[in-house]
Amino acid sequence: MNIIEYADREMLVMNVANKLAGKLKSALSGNDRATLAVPGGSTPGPIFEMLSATDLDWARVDVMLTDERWVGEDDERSNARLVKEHLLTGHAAAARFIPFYRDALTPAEGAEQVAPSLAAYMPLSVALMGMGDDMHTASLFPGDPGLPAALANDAPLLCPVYPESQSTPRVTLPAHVLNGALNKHLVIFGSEKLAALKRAEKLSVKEAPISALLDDLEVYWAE
Ligand SMILES: O=C1O[C@H](COP(=O)(O)O)[C@@H](O)[C@H](O)[C@H]1O
Repeated sequence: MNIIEYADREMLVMNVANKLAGKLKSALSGNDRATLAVPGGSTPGPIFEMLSATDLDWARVDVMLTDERWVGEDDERSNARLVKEHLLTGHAAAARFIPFYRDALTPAEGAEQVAPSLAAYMPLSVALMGMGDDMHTASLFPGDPGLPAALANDAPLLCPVYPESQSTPRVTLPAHVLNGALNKHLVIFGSEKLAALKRAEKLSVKEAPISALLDDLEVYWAE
């Protein structure tokens, strides 16, 4: 992995949004469409807002999440809600969003229904990921009984997980899909996360799921 440190969060947000836009533009220059996978959580909102103001051919961009909490968009925990409010606005309103949540289905049923349709969007052109203090990324959580299945190379393109540490079950892109992205980026804020990321290099994937994704990973950090 390559860690790029920024003087402050504003600088990071501006630079990362520009970088992602550049990667999307070059993906679109050689292909009809490009796929962008983005995280949920508390970190990416400002990057989404900056990116949404970028003038690129968003009508040819497919946007999906790296993972989703199994709740409807009326719930504040919904990652789809975050993306719709902060990314799919301005120029980026023209992008196509691929939702994972299916009302009235369980996460396992929903993942089984959605997974085959995701093949049309592979490989991801650009994957932006976040990471928790516990070294989870997407919804690959340490110690989760569903983790080994989501780490398998033959995992379906969307996996249900039921992390005990979380308030909702979730679905997640598996490690092989994230690793298959043509560009892999991780954004983290704060010293604790930076220390956790460095610790992850020496830990097992079960203890630190982010460690499954470190090859060719561009990491952006600011305090
Ligand atoms: O639950 C989640 O957590 C991670 C990290 O979120 P953050 O709030 O610490 O930025 C996020 O990347 C993932 O997509 C999300 O569902």
